Amino acid sequence: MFSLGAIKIPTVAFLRKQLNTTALIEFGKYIQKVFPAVFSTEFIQHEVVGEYSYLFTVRGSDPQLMPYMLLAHMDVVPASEEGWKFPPFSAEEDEGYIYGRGTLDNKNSAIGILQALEFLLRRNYRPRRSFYIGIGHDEEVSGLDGGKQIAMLLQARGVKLSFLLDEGSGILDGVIEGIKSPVALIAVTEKGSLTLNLTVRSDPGHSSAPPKETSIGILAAAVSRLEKNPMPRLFGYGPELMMFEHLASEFAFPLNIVMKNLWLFSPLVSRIIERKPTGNSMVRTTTALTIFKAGIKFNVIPHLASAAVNFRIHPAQKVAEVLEIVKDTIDDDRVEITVTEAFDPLPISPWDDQALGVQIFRRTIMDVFPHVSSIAPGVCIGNTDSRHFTNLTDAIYRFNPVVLKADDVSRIHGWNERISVKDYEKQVEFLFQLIQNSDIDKLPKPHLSTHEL
Ligand SMILES: CCCCCCCC/C=C\CCCCCCCC(=O)N[C@@H](Cc1ccc(O)cc1)C(=O)O
Ligand SMILES: [Zn+2]
Ligand SMILES: [Zn+2]
Repeated sequence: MFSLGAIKIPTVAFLRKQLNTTALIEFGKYIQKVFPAVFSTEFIQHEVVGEYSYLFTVRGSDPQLMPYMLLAHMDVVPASEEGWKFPPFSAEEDEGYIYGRGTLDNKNSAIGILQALEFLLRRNYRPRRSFYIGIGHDEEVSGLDGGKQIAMLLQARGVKLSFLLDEGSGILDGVIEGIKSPVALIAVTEKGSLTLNLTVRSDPGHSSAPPKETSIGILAAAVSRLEKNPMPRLFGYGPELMMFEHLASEFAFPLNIVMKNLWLFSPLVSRIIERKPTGNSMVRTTTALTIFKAGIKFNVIPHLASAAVNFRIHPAQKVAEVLEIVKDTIDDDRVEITVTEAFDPLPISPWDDQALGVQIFRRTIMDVFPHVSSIAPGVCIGNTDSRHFTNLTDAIYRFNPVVLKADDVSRIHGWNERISVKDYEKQVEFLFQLIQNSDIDKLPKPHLSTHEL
């Protein structure tokens, strides 16, 4: 059963350095209380990193096996009081669902990992393979003080990981148009990000004698040009090609043939999937106008107008290319462009018979979710703390073992975030199995499962 108390603690992250630190401290105390075995077992070391994040080192019995890592976070995005069926920090149960901010993102993983380990410890299980658990406290505001500090600490200790598992994708049921059965998408990369600040300055003055163009008008035209001219379609040039090829047989005729031949049909397919926001995010670098500020009084022409635009960069593109396109599209020297934050798409993790993590996830998914009909590599459309761990391993995977239906995706960061009691129990079962399945030292011989037939 979900530790409902965890949902009731409002560990909200507003901005970097604007965190509810009282709640973060309470969360730390809470996990110590509900997972006594995790905190008292002799072969598990726990450390507080960056003041509020937690790093657990679970020392396995066989030091020859390369360790792995499970990552999650305790902080949540803010939630408005209105718009929810139940208050976001009430952890109310209704018709088999627990409602609350963090039930999907990402207290389900933070608590689920510790719960699975607690169960194993109570059964006197001692893992053979060592592993680390990282529970970040500021993932929602970039992870620089939590996740990144954990990564730097491990790096300073010379740790190398065989694989790392974080949030960022899931088991999609009815989310991809044309696929009826649930499919597990394990993201092998995540999109890059570029945030720009656009500023226009013009002479202030009386609204009764306005100039032909104002700072507001110039800026509005610039951001409108960005919105009206989306970035080029790149569908088929990144790992989404692999994803759709893996999923091809899930589509009914004739779409299955189309998906198997994306070398020919990708222009057509991209025009279809770009119609929905999640599909669009697979096709291109997305453009989101997120902040617009100007003016102080109705009869004063403002001197300054500014806006923020956030681009999520397709795996086949780089920050520099996006910036060039932006400059060409705005094409107006009066608009000052400054970069607030920028990073390229993350490296693509291995997806083959030799990839230990993939084989372990595959086996565990088949054990725990037998109704899942395909397991495919995907792309995480947002960013996660895992991006800070690239110096520790090239095998970074983003997968939350939870079934997401079409309307669940918008609950993440939205209203009425919820998880069913059954789905949470499945998540714990997955983690419970995953830890045990990771104790193999050699990969099983590849074989064709019914999932691939
Ligand atoms: C063809 C259709 C395919 C549709 C695929 C849709 C899958 C949706 C499944 C799951 C939802 C994805 C959730 C992404 C997790 C993103 C986590 C997040 O919100 N991160 C923030 C904050 C952040 C974190 C770390 C950073 O380094 C930077 C920012 C974000 O803004 O990305
Ligand atoms: Zn998250
Ligand atoms: Zn989030």
